[in-house]
Amino acid sequence: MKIEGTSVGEITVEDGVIVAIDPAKKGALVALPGLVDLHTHLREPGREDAETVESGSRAAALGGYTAVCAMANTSPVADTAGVVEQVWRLGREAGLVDVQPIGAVTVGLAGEQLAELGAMADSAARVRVFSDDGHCVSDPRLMRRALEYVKAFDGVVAQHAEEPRLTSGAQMNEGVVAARLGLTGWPAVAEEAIIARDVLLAGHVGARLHICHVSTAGSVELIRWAKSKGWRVTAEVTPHHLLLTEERATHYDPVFKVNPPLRTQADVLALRAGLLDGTIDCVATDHAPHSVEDKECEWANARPGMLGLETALAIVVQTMGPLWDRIAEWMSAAPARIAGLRGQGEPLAVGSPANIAIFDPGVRWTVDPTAMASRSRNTPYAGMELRGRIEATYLRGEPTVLNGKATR
Ligand SMILES: NC(=O)N[C@@H](CC(=O)O)C(=O)O
Repeated sequence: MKIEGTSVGEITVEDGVIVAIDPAKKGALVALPGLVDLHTHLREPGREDAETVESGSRAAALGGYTAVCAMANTSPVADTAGVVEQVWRLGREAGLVDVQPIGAVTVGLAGEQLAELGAMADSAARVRVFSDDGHCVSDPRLMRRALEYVKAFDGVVAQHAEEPRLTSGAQMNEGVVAARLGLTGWPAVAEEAIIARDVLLAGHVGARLHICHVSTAGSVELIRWAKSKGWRVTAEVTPHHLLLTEERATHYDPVFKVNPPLRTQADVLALRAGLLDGTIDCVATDHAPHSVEDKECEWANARPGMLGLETALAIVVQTMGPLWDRIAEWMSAAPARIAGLRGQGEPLAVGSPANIAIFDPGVRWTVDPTAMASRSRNTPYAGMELRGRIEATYLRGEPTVLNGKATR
């Protein structure tokens, strides 16, 4: 099979592997290694009304992804070998992207007792990333034990950094906008206090720590400092935190309610700078589908979270510019490395698995929530015109998206 008209040239694929690239035949379509999402909520098992492994996989493929890491806050929680294997199997059956389950750090995400980390690591799902995302592992002793435990198999603890005692009842970023709207604030210090503590713990233990959805300028500074010490710390930023600010809450539209909350323009600029200088390693979507009942209600009762998979690349290009080599690092190579995924995140080169995203940078399209592959509708970009769209996605040479449409 040949993929024509791309920025690297004509790509020849045989048996799922790139066997030739002819740079004499270049075109206008941008070819990127298949994207890898380190932070996806697929909602299955438990909330199949909001998303399933299959619908989320299709949304991912349409966004140019060939692998996603599925967060553990399902029902039941992915805190045993049985549940992570179930999610892994569902991903294989859907066959649209590689679905790599993330295991919970604590039993039931309750923050009281370590889950069976070793059993999940040894299972067929081969779990390497552990996270209580949605909840912070707030007990420092438990966090230390988790870091010590995962070190044995080069795993990583992905922390949702939120000191719960500082965010009780929080609805949006703490600041002048929250004061004006009369909503309880979620202060930057609640994120930064946990990051400060956990980079120190990771340094002390010598284990790998990953910080989920970094959202404040202060967090970027702390991570920069931790990296300067040589500690094994990585971090992600979401597309929405690279673009949107707390001002979006002004009309009380709960589609903009998210955890951590949208922050200030100064934070947005610091996050972009942190990504550019390598302090933040990667972009992860935090794709968080929610049903209409859970989302289209008054602000205080709405669940936090927004869709991300189908719009991520266009938003990153819009906010960071067409830095294709950097984007391949932020959205494919780095997340694959952090998650320890095999056969993903490799450069487009002869001998690499043919995991390829083809992006047409010229197409203009308007985001229509009803036209998305996700079972949910909570995109913050509804009605917005975006530039650039995935034209095709290949998973080990098999097209999962062609002409901008899912093949299955
Ligand atoms: N990021 C979100 O706003 N929501 C996440 C979990 C969470 O981090 O609260 C979800 O699972 O919906």
